[in-house]
Amino acid sequence: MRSAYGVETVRAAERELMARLPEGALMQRAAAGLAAACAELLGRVYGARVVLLVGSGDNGGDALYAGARLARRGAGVTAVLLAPDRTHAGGLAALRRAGGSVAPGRRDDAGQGPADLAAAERVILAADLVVDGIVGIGGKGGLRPDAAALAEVTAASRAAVVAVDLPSGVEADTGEVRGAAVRADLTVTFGTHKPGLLIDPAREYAGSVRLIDIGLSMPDEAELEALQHADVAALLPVPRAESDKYRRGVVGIAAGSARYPGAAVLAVAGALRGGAGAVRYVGPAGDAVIARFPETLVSSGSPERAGRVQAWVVGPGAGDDAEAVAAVLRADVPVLVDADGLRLADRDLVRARRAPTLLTPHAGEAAALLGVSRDEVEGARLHSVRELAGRYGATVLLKGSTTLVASAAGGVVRVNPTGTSWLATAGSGDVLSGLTGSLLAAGLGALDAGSAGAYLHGLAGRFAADGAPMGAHDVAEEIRSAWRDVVG
Ligand SMILES: NC(=O)C1=CN([C@@H]2O[C@H](COP(=O)(O)OP(=O)(O)OC[C@H]3O[C@@H](n4cnc5c(N)ncnc54)[C@H](OP(=O)(O)O)[C@@H]3O)[C@@H](O)[C@H]2O)[C@@H](O)CC1
Ligand SMILES: Nc1ncnc2c1ncn2[C@@H]1O[C@H](COP(=O)(O)OP(=O)(O)O)[C@@H](O)[C@H]1O
Ligand SMILES: [K+]
Repeated sequence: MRSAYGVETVRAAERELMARLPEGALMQRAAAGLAAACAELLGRVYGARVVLLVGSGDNGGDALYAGARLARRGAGVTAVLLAPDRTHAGGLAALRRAGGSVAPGRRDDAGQGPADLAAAERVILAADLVVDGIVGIGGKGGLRPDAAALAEVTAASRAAVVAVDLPSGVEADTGEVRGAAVRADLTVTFGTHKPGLLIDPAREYAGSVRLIDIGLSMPDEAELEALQHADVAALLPVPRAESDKYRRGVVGIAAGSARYPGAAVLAVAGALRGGAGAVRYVGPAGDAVIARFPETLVSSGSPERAGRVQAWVVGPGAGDDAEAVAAVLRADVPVLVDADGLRLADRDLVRARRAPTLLTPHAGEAAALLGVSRDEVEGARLHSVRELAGRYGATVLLKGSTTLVASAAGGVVRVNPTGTSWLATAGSGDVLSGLTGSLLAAGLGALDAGSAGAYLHGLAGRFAADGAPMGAHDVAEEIRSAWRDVVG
C-alpha cells in the first residue's frame, strides 16, 4: 500500500520527531536524500551547472544544503533567491562555504533585492539541472508573480528539473493547480507522499516521485492510499473446493439498448472476467450478447424478473430506460450505476438504499450530477469525488486520468496507480463496470470492488495497449493476464 498524508498530519509528525532530534537534523536528512537523487539524475556531478530556485522557507533551505553537497562534489551551483533577506541562513552559508554563488539581485536595491529575473533567466537557460526549492508544504494559493516567472523560465529551459518535496505551485492536499507551477522530471518528497503527488493535475507536474525516509512516523489511517499488487491479490476472490457457480456470486447486467448493443457486450465481457460464477444479462441486446458470449444467462423484460443475482450493474448504453434503473435500485443487493444510469438514477432512491451502491461517473457525468463544469471536476478531483459520495450517500468511483474511489462515510480515499491514457477509448468504461460489478457479486465491499476493479482494468489497459492504440474489447481480453500478474 502506498499512503499519502495531508499537510496538517505531516506537520504534526514533524513536530513530534523534531522534539527528539538535534536542531536541523531533519533538514540534513532531507538534503542528503535530495542531493543523492540529483547526483543520480545528473550522472556526472563534477562540472555540472546547477541552479537552485530558493524561496524564503525551509523548502529553500533543503535546496541550499543539497546544493552545498553538489558543490563539494565539483558542480557549479548558483542560487536564485526570491527573498534574500529571509533566505534560510544556515543553508546559504553552507552553500557559500562549499563554493556556490548567488545570482545577482535587482539593481535598484544595490544587488541585494530579490533575484533579477533577467539574470535568473540567463543562468536557468544555461543550466543542466534546476532544483525547485521555491515552496513546499508551506505554499498557499497560486505562485506569486516572481515565483511564477521563475517557473515559466524553467519550463523553457532544457535542464532537468528536480522539485523539492512538491513541485512549487501545486496544492499538496488536493492535487489542484492554480496558475503557474513548476514542471518537474523528478520530485523528491520527504517522510510521506502528499495527496497532490498522486492526483492529477498536480501528479503530472511532479514527474516521477521518489520518497526519502526521514524517520517520520505517520498514523495508521492515511488520507489517500494506492493499492499495490499484494493488496489487490489479497482482495480477489478465489473459488474453493466446495464452490459452485451460485456460491461464487451471480452478477446481473442491465445495460445496452437497440441503439447501443455494444455496451451490453462490453459490460458482459468485463463481468465474465471478474470472478462471479455466472453473468445474467437483461435488456434488449440479448442477441448480441449471446452471439459473443454463449455462457451468458440472457433474458428480456424487467430486471425484477431476471432471477436472483448477488449484485447488479445498470446503465452502460442503457438509453432512457429509467424504469430498469429504478427496478435495480429497489433490489436489496449491491448495485453499480454507470453511464446513462447515473442520469436516470433518483438521488433519494439511492440515498434510501441499504445495500452498497457504487456510482462510476467520468468527469463529465460527475459534473452533471454536481451542477458544475467538467473543468471544475477535473481540476478538483478529490473534492468532487468526496462531494458526490456525500450527496448520494454512496461509494463513488470517479474515472479519468486519475481514478479515485471515495466512500459516503468519508475516511480514506483510494487512488488507482495503474492505467494508461490509451484507456481513453469508447467502451472501456463499460468493461470496467462489468468487471467491478462482478467483484461486487463475488462479495467485495464497494470501496474494495471499485479500487480492485480499477486496478485490474488499468493493468489490462496497459497490457492491451503496449504502446499502440486498442479497442475496449482488447482491454477485456487482457483482464485475465492482469489478474494472473497480480496474484502471481
Ligand atoms: N515536514 C518535514 O518533516 C520536513 C520538511 N522539510 C521541508 O520544509 C518544507 C516546509 O517548509 P516551510 O514550512 O518553511 O514552508 P515552505 O514550503 O518553504 O513555504 C513557506 C514559504 O513559501 C512562501 N510562500 C507561500 N506561499 C507561496 C506562494 N503561493 N508563492 C510564493 N511563495 C509562497 C512563504 O512566504 P510568506 O508567506 O512567508 O511571505 C514562505 O516563505 C517542506 O516542504 C520540506 O521541503 C524538510 O526540511 C525536513 C523535514
Ligand atoms: N487520460 C486517461 N488516463 C487514464 N485512464 C483514462 C483516461 N481517460 C479515460 N481513462 C479511463 O478509461 C475509461 C473510460 O471510461 P468512460 O469515460 O466511461 O468511457 P466509455 O463511456 O466510452 O466507456 C475509464 O476507466 C477511465 O478511468
Ligand atoms: K518545491
